[in-house]
Amino acid sequence: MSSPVLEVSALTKHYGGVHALDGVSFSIARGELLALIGPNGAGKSTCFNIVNGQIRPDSGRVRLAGRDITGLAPRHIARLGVGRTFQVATVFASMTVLENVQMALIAARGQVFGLWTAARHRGHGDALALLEQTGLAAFAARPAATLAYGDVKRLELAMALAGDPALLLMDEPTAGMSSDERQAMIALVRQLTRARGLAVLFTEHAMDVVFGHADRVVVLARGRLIADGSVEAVRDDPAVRAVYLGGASITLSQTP
Ligand SMILES: Nc1ncnc2c1ncn2[C@@H]1O[C@H](COP(=O)(O)OP(=O)(O)OP(=O)(O)O)[C@@H](O)[C@H]1O
Repeated sequence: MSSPVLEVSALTKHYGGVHALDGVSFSIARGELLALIGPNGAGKSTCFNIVNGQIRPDSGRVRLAGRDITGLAPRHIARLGVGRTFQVATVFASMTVLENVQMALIAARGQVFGLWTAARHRGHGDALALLEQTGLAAFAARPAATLAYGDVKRLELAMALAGDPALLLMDEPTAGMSSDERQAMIALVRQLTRARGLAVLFTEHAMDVVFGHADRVVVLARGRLIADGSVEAVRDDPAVRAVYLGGASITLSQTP
């Protein structure tokens, strides 16, 4: 296994008496798709927000490719190679699909232009390549507003990749999708993870997505890490069943 892209160690964050995170440690390697799961309030968002700099931990460290990035500003962390997609996709509805990716490339490269007309020829080839990789090339000239929901999420992924991140944080990448869309989206993410040598950390409530596609699963409950292992190991872990599922006999199946 190569050296970790992301390493979080002993992360702790309290809000008054609430232990949002309590000594959480895990790491992600290049080319690895890691699911971060847990019941509501387990600490998943807090963990994401600490990694990308929106929240400072009370204690613990975050390292990106060995470099300590704990407490750096989100912009700085983004520049160092941490991308993020959100549960609610954020694209410019009135721009074309291609223009959205061009804008993301321009923003990622820190280029500033007074006029969009000057910018619109920039990054054309790179933007098209990203659309090819995310299966959106045929929609390049369409306004983003006309895309189906699943394609908007692909566009958001293409825009996140414009920053050429080493680590991509994905907040419920398949939220709001049909079962088929979910499978197609996570299969795409998995393929890009491998092809680009990305490290991807994603939160997800859809268990078919997690157990069908993740390389590894980290489980939080009430701020504590209760399991970190393969899909099979986590699915069969009594602590996961007891705490994460509240003891209910739910089938953590690999298929929807
Ligand atoms: N700004 C805050 N102030 C007070 N408490 C907070 C704050 N942010 C989070 N918490 C608490 O910390 C705990 C962890 O919250 P967090 O949002 O990280 O969980 P989560 O696993 O992302 O939950 P969900 O799946 O519902 O999004 C919860 O008990 C939450 O109420």
